[in-house]
Amino acid sequence: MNIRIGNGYDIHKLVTGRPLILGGIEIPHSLGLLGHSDADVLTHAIMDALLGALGMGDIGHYFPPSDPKWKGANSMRLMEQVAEMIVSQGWKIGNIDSTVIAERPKLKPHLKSMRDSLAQTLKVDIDRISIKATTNEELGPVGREEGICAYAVVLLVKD
Ligand SMILES: Nc1ccn([C@@H]2O[C@H](COP(=O)(O)O)[C@@H](O)[C@H]2O)c(=O)n1
Ligand SMILES: C[C@@]1(CO)OP(=O)(O)OP(=O)(O)OC[C@H]1O
Repeated sequence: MNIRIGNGYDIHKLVTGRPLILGGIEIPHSLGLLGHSDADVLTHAIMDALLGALGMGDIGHYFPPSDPKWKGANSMRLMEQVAEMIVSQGWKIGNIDSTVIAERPKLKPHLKSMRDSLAQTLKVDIDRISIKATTNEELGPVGREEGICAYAVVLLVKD
């Protein structure tokens, strides 16, 4: 069996007047993430990890922030395209582990919906997808609630 590993990281600013979307789920909060797309920082980190495992660059290469086509893009639709790249090369997702670092809001009540949403989009069982949440203990820009960041690691397998 062949295996490939990939890691991804992303960070977006928190601002007023934008929805907070993580893993394709809108989470009630007074602030949202700023970006050219929907700024779904978790989905972006996972996409970068998937592309990294394939040695195929990063999301900015396929969906350039300079291209008006991706303005307001739903990141789950972009991830569908990345999933197709994986499948077309004969790879399957072994598992994904991720961490969202956010001072607020509490993400624990939303983690199951976020995992469900990612599993459905990637067409894998939910038990292959892990999302953890932690604060930054009030340290740095994330600790000051200026932004939210996410890390992801993926394992791809091929028979
Ligand atoms: N945005 C967040 C951050 C954390 N959690 C949950 O709280 C637990 C404790 O977090 P610490 O940063 O203080 O270690 C953590 O294990 C998460 O379950 C959360 O739900 N949302
Ligand atoms: C998906 C894209 C499209 O503009 O989203 P952005 O909101 O610009 O987010 P970023 O993580 O800075 O870069 C990835 C982009 O390709």
